[in-house]
Amino acid sequence: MTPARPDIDVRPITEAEIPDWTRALNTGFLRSPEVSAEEVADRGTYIVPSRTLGAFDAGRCVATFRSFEQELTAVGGTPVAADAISNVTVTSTHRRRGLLTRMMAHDLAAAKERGDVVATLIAAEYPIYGRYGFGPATWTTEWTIDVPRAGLDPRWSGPEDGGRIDLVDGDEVRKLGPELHERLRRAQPGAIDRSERWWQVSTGARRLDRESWTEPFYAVYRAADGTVEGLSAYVCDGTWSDAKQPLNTATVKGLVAVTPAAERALWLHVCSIDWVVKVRSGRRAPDDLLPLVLPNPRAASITTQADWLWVRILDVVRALEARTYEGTGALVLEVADRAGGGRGGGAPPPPPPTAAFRYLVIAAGPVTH
Ligand SMILES: CC(=O)SCCNC(=O)CCNC(=O)[C@H](O)C(C)(C)COP(=O)(O)OP(=O)(O)OC[C@H]1O[C@@H](n2cnc3c(N)ncnc32)[C@H](O)[C@@H]1OP(=O)(O)O
Repeated sequence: MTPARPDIDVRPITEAEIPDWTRALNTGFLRSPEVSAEEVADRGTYIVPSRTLGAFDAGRCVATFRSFEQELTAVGGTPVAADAISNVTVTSTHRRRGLLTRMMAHDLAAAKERGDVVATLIAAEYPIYGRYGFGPATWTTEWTIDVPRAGLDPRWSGPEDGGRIDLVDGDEVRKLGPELHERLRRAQPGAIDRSERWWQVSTGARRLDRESWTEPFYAVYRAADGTVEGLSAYVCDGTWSDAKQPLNTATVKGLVAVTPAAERALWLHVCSIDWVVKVRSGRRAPDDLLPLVLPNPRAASITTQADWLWVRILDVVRALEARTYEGTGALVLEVADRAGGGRGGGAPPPPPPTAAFRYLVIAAGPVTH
């Protein structure tokens, strides 16, 4: 490793530095380094300069790091404040000189100061973040369904439970989706909140010229009493065989359901569309209902199984207090945190290299699942 260069400035950026920072970000993610005025204007609408770090070598941005406010649902359904980390890059000319380590230390110290309970991120590569106290907290699975083998009734025409499925447009999704996701994520440990911007980007209402976009089909499930309980988005690829057989793959871009009935109906819907012979599920939780709603679950084979959200506890006491427990009892945990970041209550960090400290956790909560 090249020795760290203290003359490289690591600090929050100013608004005027957004174009240079964006160029460095695109470079680090191996996208065209060209930055359009449109992209700069778009970033200006959501990045918070004080939480957007850059490393500057002779005035040029060579590393990027950004964090934003997030809520993460703990086991039992209590949301905790999270420091969501994103846009982490170090330009290839400046790698392995400790720039990521400096930016991470800066951001985690600020998060702790603010009182965030955890920090979260989605790791580009598995080996990067363990050293900073992160670990994989949720996992993701993607299935590919061989539809002709799924055993589905070719006469199926919709839910048998009195509910109904309607196709809607992006405007309708932006109206119905946020409330639906709120209901889901408040009941789902490991789920995070979604911003208004998230809904705009994922429904194509906000997109950059350089990004390609195919408008998906959107399906909404309503229960018999009219309550919206589920929503899916999928695209189809239009493939036909040379022998004039329809061979479409439907790729599910998202499926949010707050009841098993909605979840089942939306999967059966996408698997029952004429011409579709393969369905890619998109990223689901490993314990998703999907394979079991098929008469032949073996028709759904796992194509991706990987870590997803990584979490770094910043305040052990509040993180443990936020969750509920199966029963009442006492549990003593010994926590060793080289950075001292996991210790709650604003106490000074323990001396390096490792200092263990003990927490007595008294659990007295209702059984929640
Ligand atoms: C949440 C997100 O945004 S995920 C996206 C992460 N970004 C990318 O993957 C883009 C491409 N990669 C990069 O930009 C850079 O290589 C980074 C950001 C991953 C690392 O930045 P660097 O400044 O080189 O890291 P830094 O010098 O601080 O490294 C600290 C330690 O981590 C190790 N490390 C850094 N990156 C990696 C890696 N990809 N794989 C394994 N070890 C790594 C270093 O070897 C070093 O180890 P040491 O302390 O034992 O000597």
